[in-house]
Amino acid sequence: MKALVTGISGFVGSHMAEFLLRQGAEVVGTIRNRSRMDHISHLLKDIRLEECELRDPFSVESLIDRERPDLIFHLAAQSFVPTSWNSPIDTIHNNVAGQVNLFEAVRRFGLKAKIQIACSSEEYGQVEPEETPIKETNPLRPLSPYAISKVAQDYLGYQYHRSYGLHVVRTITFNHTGPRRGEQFVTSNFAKQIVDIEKGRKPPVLHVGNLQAKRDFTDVRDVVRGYWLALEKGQPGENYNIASGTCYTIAEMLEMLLSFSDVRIEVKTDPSRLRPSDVEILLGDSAKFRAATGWQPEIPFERTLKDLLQYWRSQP
Ligand SMILES: Nc1nc2c(ncn2[C@@H]2O[C@H](COP(=O)(O)OP(=O)(O)O[C@H]3O[C@H](CO)[C@@H](O)[C@H](O)[C@@H]3O)[C@@H](O)[C@H]2O)c(=O)[nH]1
Repeated sequence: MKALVTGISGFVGSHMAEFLLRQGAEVVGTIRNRSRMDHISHLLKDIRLEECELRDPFSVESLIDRERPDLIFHLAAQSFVPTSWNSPIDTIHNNVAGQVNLFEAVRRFGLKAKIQIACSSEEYGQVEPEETPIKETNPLRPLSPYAISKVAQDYLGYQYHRSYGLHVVRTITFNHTGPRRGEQFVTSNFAKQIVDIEKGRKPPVLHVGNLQAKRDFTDVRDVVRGYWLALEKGQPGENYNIASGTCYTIAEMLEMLLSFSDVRIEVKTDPSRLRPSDVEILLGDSAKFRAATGWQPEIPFERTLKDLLQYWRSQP
């Protein structure tokens, strides 16, 4: 069983690779020449890396022709919401063109590969409290260029399945975190600031943005198991929420992180961290996915946050 992971050097990609190796899969991953390798350096003897620019159809076609994978986990993306306001065209082009190139290559070579695509709960966007927990049938009211790019990826998955019979499973993942989470994302950003304060690298002031937003967090290690199950048991063309079913305000998440540290810290709002529009609440209903695959999250949020703090404490 050969599995191709796009974006293998990223946060989720590295955990996906570890999970696939434990399943005994042959793992091939795409990187770009500017990809950081620190998340996968411990895996290099067990995986194969292929340089591929997903925006370039020639690059993708030759990769797919050469590798002919059985499973594709399409995780490569511009995944940080604020970046999408600074460079909306780049985010949309990167995320949408990359996926179209992948689908077209699979289609043209007549591959029977099963493809998981990483859609996002950001697609739901403006959600009213009475519309939670969010089901796959909720309306999509995207609030950022990033969310738009994910809506397009999501519906392209549907369309390529209907038009050409591609085996695409659309996973709509709510927030996820854990060791190696990029430091711009909120859980990791706060954890790193706490560790920097613990180590005396920064004054005891923690900078924050909107603490009122509510998010539904799942551990990345539970998420990648979900992606595997999505291809094992999910129906092609279908979309599935992957979520814990519990949400916290960002303030509550911060309190939890602070409770795992001994240092005294002042919390200060940094206006540059506020967004032009922020999704107020994401609380997911993953009953459809659980019924189809038997998936359920196993790692409690407290442990995820402790492991994340530990990750930053172990960094040089
Ligand atoms: N990044 C960041 N966010 C902050 C901060 N302070 C408060 N927040 C709030 O924390 C929430 C989470 O922000 P992020 O961690 O940046 O994640 P996201 O925008 O919810 O997007 C993540 O989840 C999506 C799924 O819902 C993913 O699709 C996306 O790629 C990303 O992982 C947002 O409401 C944001 O305004 C801060 O200092 N930094």
